[in-house]
Amino acid sequence: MFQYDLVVVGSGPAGRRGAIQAAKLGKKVLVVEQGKRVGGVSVHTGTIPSKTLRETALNLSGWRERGFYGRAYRVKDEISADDLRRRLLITLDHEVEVLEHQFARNRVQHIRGKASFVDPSTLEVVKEDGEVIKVTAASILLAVGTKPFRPDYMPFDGKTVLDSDELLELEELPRSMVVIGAGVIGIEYATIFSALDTAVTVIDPKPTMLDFIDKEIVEDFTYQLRDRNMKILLGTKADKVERLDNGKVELLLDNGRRLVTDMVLFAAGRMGATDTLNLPAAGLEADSRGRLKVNPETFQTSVPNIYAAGDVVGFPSLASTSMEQGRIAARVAIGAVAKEPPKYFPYGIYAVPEISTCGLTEEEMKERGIPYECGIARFRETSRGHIMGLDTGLLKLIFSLKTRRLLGVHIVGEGATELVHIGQAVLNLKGTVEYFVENTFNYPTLAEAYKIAGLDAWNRMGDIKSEL
Ligand SMILES: Cc1cc2nc3c(=O)[nH]c(=O)nc-3n(C[C@H](O)[C@H](O)[C@H](O)COP(=O)(O)OP(=O)(O)OC[C@H]3O[C@@H](n4cnc5c(N)ncnc54)[C@H](O)[C@@H]3O)c2cc1C
Ligand SMILES: NC(=O)c1ccc[n+]([C@@H]2O[C@H](COP(=O)([O-])OP(=O)(O)OC[C@H]3O[C@@H](n4cnc5c(N)ncnc54)[C@H](O)[C@@H]3O)[C@@H](O)[C@H]2O)c1
Repeated sequence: MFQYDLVVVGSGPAGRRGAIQAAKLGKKVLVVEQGKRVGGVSVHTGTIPSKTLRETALNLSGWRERGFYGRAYRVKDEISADDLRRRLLITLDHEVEVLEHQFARNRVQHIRGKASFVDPSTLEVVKEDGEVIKVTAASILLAVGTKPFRPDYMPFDGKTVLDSDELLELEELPRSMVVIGAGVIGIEYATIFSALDTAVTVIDPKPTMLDFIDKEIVEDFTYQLRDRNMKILLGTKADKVERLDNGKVELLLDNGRRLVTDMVLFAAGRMGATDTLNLPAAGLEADSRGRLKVNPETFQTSVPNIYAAGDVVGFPSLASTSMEQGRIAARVAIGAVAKEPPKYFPYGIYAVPEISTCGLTEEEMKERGIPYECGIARFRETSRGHIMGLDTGLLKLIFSLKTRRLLGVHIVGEGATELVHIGQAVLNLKGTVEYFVENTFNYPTLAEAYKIAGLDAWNRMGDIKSEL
């Protein structure tokens, strides 16, 4: 006899959505979470903290006003680590409260403890006080997420050499910082600290960065970073990282360069948090990065009653997509109908400036041999951009020449992560260039850039409407 219809391991975006979905359909659901509070990486060390830090940094530094008042403009002259932390704690408290309320309203039970398999339907949960309980479930959803990749050769000390979790406990803002890894985490934090006047150097062994983003957008972005003196060293790696007696850290690069810095942030990827789950007892195995393989439509693992969703199943590893995966997995697990989400979802990089994108890049259009036209708008061409003092920001739309449909939207600049949803809607609803040409947009807004970019492409495409 099963105690629960569904047991969810992990209370991050995937676990939370999955648990609530099953409970809404009348199922008896338990969430097991090993962390002090519910919410997962997303609430405690990932999405929400980094975005709160970003918002605080931009507000206190006066970043958004510098277009008007010059690069020397500051709202607060001395910004401390404490200034950044204060807002963080308030935001996190609110997030946890909302989540706990959602669980309570929907009768989702949750316990604090570390779960591991006894057999495919039974989990052992070790609670904080050492008590061990066993729970059985008809289905189990693994939403255990990831943890930072911490190789042995990095001399982590939590103060001068740290990972992205430890960064949130900073006692002092560094004057200089080297970020190892030009992935999304590395680039977001590098640009946030640069906005706080830390001298930032980013290094990555790959010769290019953010390869899944349209190249023209990455070029514009990189230009803006270099223009404000950030150093981006691609195609190079640190052969040696050592703490010096004077409290600084020395890095010897494979190209012969030597960097000395106050702090090193190691952000070279993450590992699936599956090492303590005792997977063999369930008949499961993780890959070398701790990730689980699932059916991409049902999120079912190779063991029929066990599902996995969120970062533990790999790309795209976003809070947004994890939520949908968790919801779909829970529906399939309890025998409800589950529809696959649309193929194109937005990707937001909350760097300074923001990048957001949905659909195909220009490089992908070429690879697929689809004849296309691009429309470009610069935010400084919009009246709203003038009012806001923006001298940067770019929106790029890509249309099929044959069907005239919007196939890609790519934005770098203020508000990109919000603006992208207009393009996402047109794209997923199969809209054409005519949508932007014929519709009226609020004025003055940054969204007007869609009109400008649409017209830019349309002028070259001609006004012959497609048969579709
Ligand atoms: C610095 C950073 C910034 C990010 N920014 C963004 C962003 O801006 N936008 C975005 O969409 N995504 C962002 N992400 C990614 C996002 O945080 C993840 O995609 C999301 O948290 C994944 O959700 P999840 O449900 O898979 O797992 P997680 O949020 O990782 O939660 C997993 C939970 O499972 C628990 N757990 C693990 N093992 C066990 C066990 N054995 N027993 C009990 N509990 C267990 C963990 O304690 C954890 O609480 C960011 C990530 C990081 C690190
Ligand atoms: N805004 C967002 O949506 C957001 C923000 C942060 C993180 N995330 C998610 O979190 C996940 C993890 O992000 P990430 O940036 O840690 O990983 P990543 O895999 O995106 O990037 C890691 C980078 O580190 C480099 N690297 C790998 N091994 C290295 C080594 N040994 N030494 C030096 N450099 C090395 C890689 O070349 C790569 O550029 C991503 O999949 C991302 O989707 C999303």
